[in-house]
Amino acid sequence: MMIPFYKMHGLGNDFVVVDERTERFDLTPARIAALSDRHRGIGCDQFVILRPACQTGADVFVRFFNADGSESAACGNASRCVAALLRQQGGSTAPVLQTRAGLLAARIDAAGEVTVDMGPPALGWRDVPLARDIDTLHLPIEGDPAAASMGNPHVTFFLADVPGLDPREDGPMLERHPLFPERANVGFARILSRGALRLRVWERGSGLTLACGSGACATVVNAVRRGLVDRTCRVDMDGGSLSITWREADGHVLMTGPAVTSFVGTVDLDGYPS
Ligand SMILES: N[C@@H](CCC[C@H](N)C(=O)O)C(=O)O
Repeated sequence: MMIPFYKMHGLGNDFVVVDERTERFDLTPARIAALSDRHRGIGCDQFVILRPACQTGADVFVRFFNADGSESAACGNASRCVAALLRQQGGSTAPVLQTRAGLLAARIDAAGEVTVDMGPPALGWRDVPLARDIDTLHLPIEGDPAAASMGNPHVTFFLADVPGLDPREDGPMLERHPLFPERANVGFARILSRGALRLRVWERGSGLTLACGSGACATVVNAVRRGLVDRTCRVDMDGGSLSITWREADGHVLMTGPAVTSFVGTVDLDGYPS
């Protein structure tokens, strides 16, 4: 069966987007993993499925899957891409996305930059989640990282505390550290100034990516909690920069950056295991 897809990216964090709003396809986790494979499939960091919204006020229901086929409730860069896609299809400049992490309001400006209200971070140990009752600002792991949830679990290492850490080398083990029962996205951050930081993220289920939107949000939240940066902070990643604001008034985190369609295509699902 041939199905259409969009190939999109936010700062090089790339997605296959399949629209199931009018027709359902047989997209099992195994098939999603095979399609996400960069050598034998289309290739992407995350696989995104659009479904009809079932919550009042939402324009679309969005599901996010990692390249290994596991599902995540949140993906910041893909949320910007879906908002931009809806706009390209004739939708409004202020779409609302229903996700497993809640409703996300987006706004697209005249230049095509997309801001998504990622909601408030969750900072309790059960929210991340952690395996036991621990202060999320100081985890008992070498390097003294902090944890936060943006709908998905993030842990942040500040490299000034632990200069030798390397995303590719240490990311896989830290993603699966026993403190994280649902695994974790692992951020490696270097503070540049009160208004800027450098970040690389080893993503749960996808490995090292060029950018991670929810990771940028979680890192700014953790850096603000540690008193290291201001509430509005630029986050420089390998694929480019996002502007993040942790709004004081309501505690919501706003993420602003680009969203790009690379190409559209079709793929024969029968060539992939179900
Ligand atoms: N690339 C993402 C995050 C995708 C999900 C993550 N790997 C997880 O499993 O939680 C982003 O831009 O936020």
